[in-house]
Amino acid sequence: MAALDFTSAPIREVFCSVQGEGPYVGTRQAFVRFSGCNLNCNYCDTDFSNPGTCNYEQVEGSGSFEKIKNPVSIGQLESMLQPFKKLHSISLTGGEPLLHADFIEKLNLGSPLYLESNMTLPEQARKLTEKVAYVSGDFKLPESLRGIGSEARETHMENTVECFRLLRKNQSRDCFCKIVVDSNTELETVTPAVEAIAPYVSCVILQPETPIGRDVTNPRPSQSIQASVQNIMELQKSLLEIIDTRVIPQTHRMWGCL
Ligand SMILES: C[S@@+](CC[C@H](N)C(=O)[O-])C[C@H]1O[C@@H](n2cnc3c(N)ncnc32)[C@H](O)[C@@H]1O
Ligand SMILES: Nc1nc2[nH]cc(C(=O)O)c2c(=O)[nH]1
Ligand code: SF4
Ligand SMILES: [Mg+2]
Repeated sequence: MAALDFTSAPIREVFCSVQGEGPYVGTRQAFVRFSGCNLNCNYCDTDFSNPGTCNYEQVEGSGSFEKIKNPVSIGQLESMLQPFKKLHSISLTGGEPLLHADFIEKLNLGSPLYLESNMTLPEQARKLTEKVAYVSGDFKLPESLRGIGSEARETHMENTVECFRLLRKNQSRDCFCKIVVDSNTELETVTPAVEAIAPYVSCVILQPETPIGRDVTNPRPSQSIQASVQNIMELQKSLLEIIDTRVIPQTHRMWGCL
């Protein structure tokens, strides 16, 4: 068995695109999507499996992918990101990038790192407190998590708050929180979650759930679980009493970029 020296990691895909979510929407980024996740969200739109190779789109927007054998080494990843210029930052996403914190800790990529995380692994988050310049942290509401028992809910909430505390905004880092909202999202669950993380973040983004399968070629999925405009507006109105709260849908799903 290979030694766990964390100089390589399973990566699902590497591409250059435009950030489609949250307050940095529109900025140019390279995306590194790690394989594997510790959660199973009922709305997840992403294939984070490891098919043995990493899909690498060397020419942005081309839709043409080279297959790179997994795991990918630090040196290989650095070369793969070379063609991409004038980047705002490098998005580390997944799956769950914190599962690969030891690998990320060793990266030297020359652009600021933008962590896209489910914020449930505090021991892993602790390893990156000096490493990441942007933290886009989800607060996963327990009702969105498949297979979570009632006893695990409290630990889940505690772990999430601890991740936000560890990776909080400071002079050299922005940290914000995204909450995916569907028709079952209730103010009673969201309010205590937002109150707990408010000291650590610059703003909260309510991200309406995009039905899985909705894209430019399939704009009307049969089953919609989207929250109504009225419900989202009520949620925002109430959360604005606590913190700057914005409603931003996923924009990349509208125009079809990766
Ligand atoms: C695929 S996840 C990967 C990073 C990390 N595992 C997480 O969940 O934050 C990236 C972002 O997509 C969001 N997302 C996934 N499926 C979605 C959907 N159907 N509608 C809206 N946002 C979604 C997640 O909530 C998260 O903010
Ligand atoms: N364009 C674009 N923006 C994104 N923001 C977060 C993403 C993710 O999957 O983590 C994502 C993504 O997959 N594509
Ligand atoms: S944590 Fe992120 S990648 Fe994992 S299942 Fe949830 S949305 Fe998908
Ligand atoms: Mg995505």
